[in-house]
Amino acid sequence: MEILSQNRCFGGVQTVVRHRSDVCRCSMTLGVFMPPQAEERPVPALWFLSGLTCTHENAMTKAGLQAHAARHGLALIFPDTSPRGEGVADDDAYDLGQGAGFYVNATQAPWRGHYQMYDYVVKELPALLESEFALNGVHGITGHSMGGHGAITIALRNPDRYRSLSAFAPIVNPTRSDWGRKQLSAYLGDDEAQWAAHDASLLLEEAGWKGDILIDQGAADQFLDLLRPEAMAEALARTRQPSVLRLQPGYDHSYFFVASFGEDHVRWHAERLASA
Ligand SMILES: N[C@@H](CCC(=O)N[C@@H](CS)C(=O)NCC(=O)O)C(=O)O
Repeated sequence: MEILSQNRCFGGVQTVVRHRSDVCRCSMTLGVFMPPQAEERPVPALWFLSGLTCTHENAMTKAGLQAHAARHGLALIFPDTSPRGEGVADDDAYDLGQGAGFYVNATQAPWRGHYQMYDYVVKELPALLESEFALNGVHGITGHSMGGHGAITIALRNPDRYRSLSAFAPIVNPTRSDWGRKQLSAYLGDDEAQWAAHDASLLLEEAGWKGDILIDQGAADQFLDLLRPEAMAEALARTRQPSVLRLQPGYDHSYFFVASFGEDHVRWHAERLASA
């Protein structure tokens, strides 16, 4: 693991590291923020999965989460959104290929050789980071847009691994959206039965979530028709899932929206992760 940069930040340290990923079979870059409390004891980790077109850097530099994480003693993990590199398959569209891994394990050519983002986030990266940073093995997960989709689907499928869950403007019904159908068909193939395990609304109806869920959604989000928050609202109501789903008036899809509600989300996770 190679340290690319290290900056003092709100009394903690923001590090960017590069490492060789065995599951994605390429070099991967990510951000890790360690709060000041980590100098005294291992701390819980909050994962932030980012959206389409993002690298590890967007949320790390634009969401302003470090100030809140430093106050609550949480580490922040900012993974990349896909494998990258010259030898890695890509597409001209911004919403497929590099920058758009959708947090699934691709089974189809030409993607399957590198696009294993589900295993990367759920298995490879936690093991690596727990051996390299002062983490206590307690994890919460959140994310924005495609990353909100990743956060909800990954948590619902791994309830023993994640203790707390939230999302910002998540893609919640990809099997019924152009932000989903195209990518799930490319990465997983045309058998739609394989897609359901990566659809937050369908998964919620099937598996539920052991705790409560916080979701913020801008009511003026330019991508509302693709995100389909109404599908999640229906699933939450039908399953009587403890949750807070807020439609925030006037807010769009940008990181200005994420930054505006970041404090609430970090507190939400801190309250649930501290009781470990
Ligand atoms: N570029 C796309 C939208 C991409 C987009 O909005 N990506 C969101 C996540 S889905 C994002 O976080 N972009 C990077 C940023 O704002 O820093 C378009 O114009 O249709």
